[in-house]
Amino acid sequence: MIEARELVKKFGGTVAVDGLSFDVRPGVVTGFLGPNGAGKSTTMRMVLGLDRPTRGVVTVNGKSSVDLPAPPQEVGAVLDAKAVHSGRSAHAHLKWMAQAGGIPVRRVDEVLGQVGLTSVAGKRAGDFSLGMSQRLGIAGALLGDPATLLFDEPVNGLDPEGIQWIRTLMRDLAAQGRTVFVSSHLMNEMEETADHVLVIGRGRLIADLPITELTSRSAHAHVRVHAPEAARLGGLLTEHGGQVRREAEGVLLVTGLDAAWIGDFALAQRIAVHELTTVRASLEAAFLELTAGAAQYSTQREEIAETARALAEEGSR
Ligand SMILES: Nc1ncnc2c1ncn2[C@@H]1O[C@H](COP(=O)(O)OP(=O)(O)OP(=O)(O)O)[C@@H](O)[C@H]1O
Repeated sequence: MIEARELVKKFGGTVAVDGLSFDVRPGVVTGFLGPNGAGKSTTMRMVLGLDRPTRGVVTVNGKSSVDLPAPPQEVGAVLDAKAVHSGRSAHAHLKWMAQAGGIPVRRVDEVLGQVGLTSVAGKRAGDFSLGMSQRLGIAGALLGDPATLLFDEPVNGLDPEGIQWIRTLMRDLAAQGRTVFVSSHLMNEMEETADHVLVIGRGRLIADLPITELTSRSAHAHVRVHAPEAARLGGLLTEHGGQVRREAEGVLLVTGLDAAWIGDFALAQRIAVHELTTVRASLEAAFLELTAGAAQYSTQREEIAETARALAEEGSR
């Protein structure tokens, strides 16, 4: 569990983090989303005790890491995969980390196996590809078997197989009951990975909610209904409060009524339905919509709009 309260970090005149309060809970993957420069890395460094907050507090499992960086048995982190580069072999690098952290050296072989690097354990870490370096960084984070794990932009520059591997690993770690906090500047990436998302812009919290809430509550979420008698069903659904669009011959897109209700209703009316699919909004669409109607966030309207624009632009690249 990570708890941040009114965290502020200034670098000279730059306010990198501006009053952030949030909880990151165990058992789920929490995404930390914001455009480049929003303050994600700085926040993660404060969680780890590598940067001292200008104001505010942050604790990991109830302990403050302000004066003493969190030990590897409590928190593991991959901040920069390339930082691992060294003339040492992967095995020697991890052994050195284990000895420095007071971790039994037998853990080295265990984590090398866990990240799939056993066969290259004797190779120089400096010669590793980005994907292998990323795995080695993760092995280092897992070494102390910590309950809390932080990943800063873990999929940057990885191939699809590497991305899939990291996603599965993060989900597995969360399923084991660990706290998994992962940053990204890509909306779509978070949609595939996170259960819960914190969105920041210019160092301030913009949204803190389950991903499903963001997507399924969006007006873009709809139910796709394939029915031979689409015209008759569409008319009846409209009468019952649905907004109905015709997508193709026999296919309706319905908002405002959920799939279960439509199915029951069609049955009661003795109208055959061949397909009934809930189509969730993309995270990006839902977030842009949240932005557009964000009356409750009126003081932050500018940050929200800017963040949504930046995230949408990054996502479409
Ligand atoms: N050590 C530092 N000295 C001065 N300014 C800094 C320092 N670290 C971060 N900043 C500034 O703080 C702001 C937030 O940066 P941060 O790296 O935390 O953002 P980010 O969301 O992680 O973005 P990115 O994905 O680009 O790393 C930026 O304006 C950055 O230039």
